[in-house]
Amino acid sequence: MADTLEFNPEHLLSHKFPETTYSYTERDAALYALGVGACARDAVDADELKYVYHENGQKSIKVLPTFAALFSLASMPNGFGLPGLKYDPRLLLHGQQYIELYKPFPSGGHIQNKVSLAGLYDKGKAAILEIETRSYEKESGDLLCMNRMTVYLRGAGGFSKSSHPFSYSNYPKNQVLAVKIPKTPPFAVFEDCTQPSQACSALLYRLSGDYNPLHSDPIIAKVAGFSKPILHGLCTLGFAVRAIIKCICRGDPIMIKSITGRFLLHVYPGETLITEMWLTDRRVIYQAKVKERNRTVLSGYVDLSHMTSSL
Ligand SMILES: CCCCCCC[C@@H](O)CC(=O)SCCNC(=O)CCNC(=O)[C@H](O)C(C)(C)COP(=O)(O)OP(=O)(O)OC[C@H]1O[C@@H](n2cnc3c(N)ncnc32)[C@H](O)[C@@H]1OP(=O)(O)O
Repeated sequence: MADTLEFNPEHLLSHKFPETTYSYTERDAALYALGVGACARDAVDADELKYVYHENGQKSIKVLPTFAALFSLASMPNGFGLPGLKYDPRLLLHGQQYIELYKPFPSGGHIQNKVSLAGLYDKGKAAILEIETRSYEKESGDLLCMNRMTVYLRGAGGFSKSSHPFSYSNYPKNQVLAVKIPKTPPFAVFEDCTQPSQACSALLYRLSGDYNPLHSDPIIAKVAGFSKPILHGLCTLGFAVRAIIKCICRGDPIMIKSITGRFLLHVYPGETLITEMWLTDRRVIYQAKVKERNRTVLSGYVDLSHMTSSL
């Protein structure tokens, strides 16, 4: 019998993920919006009040498209306790997130998640694991969104049995392209001011369902190699996409069709994020930098369903 304590890619590949359910209300959607900085600069922001309040008599609040990412975490309620997978959870980092959106989210509802393994790679010093989650609205049965979450498991590589590094993926390589940042000046730049309360952003964001202690516990953060707790990758992604909705979509979240983001470097809560955007046809290439360290922490692109007439 194979040793289940060893990293065993074959066990992992044959694993059948159980379907999971997730329910949310307007309160969850509003809490999420606050966690990614909506209305933090201006409590009556004309583009963002709709994410937290029934503005102008609207029947329900609007849901940010990056809220979709919460379904991918919710679809793994027991974390990555998977057969054949051996790693130190304290060394896990979020590497990438890819989201396809098929329908605007209702302000509350019940979701059915179908989960599968999308990729597994041996990078020597690390293993890379990709989990795909398709999320359906329970009532209508409609597919709402697809998430592909890439996690970077430091120290878990070197499991390949042959001299060729193990590599498995179930999706076309050209679905997510490497990002080339244009040399031209950005079309738009958005800076999220540091405010005293922003230092708590990781503590606020975790209430949306990612309770990884890396974002709140100074001892765990040190074990993971950081001087203090770091921000959730999905929080940084939420800030960047919110900036794109504001600057390019004229505040209309429904224009976002898909989102790709690669986390290049950690962010400390309280740092200032500058999102730079380049518009090429219906694609927004973006990068987010931490102003205080002048380092790029996230890059990717967002595809739009259509353009606004004013652009
Ligand atoms: C249910 C549980 C759910 C849990 C999900 C989410 C939990 C969250 O709470 C966790 C978080 O939010 S962590 C915070 C967000 N993430 C980060 O801060 C990571 C930032 N990135 C890094 O530090 C480095 O890029 C780092 C460390 C990722 C990589 O840097 P290096 O080790 O220097 O890598 P490098 O030598 O350049 O490349 C090695 C191979 O890996 C590929 N790669 C690199 N960065 C990647 C990334 N970000 N995503 C995916 N793949 C990546 C490279 O392509 C390379 O492969 P190859 O040699 O084949 O090109």
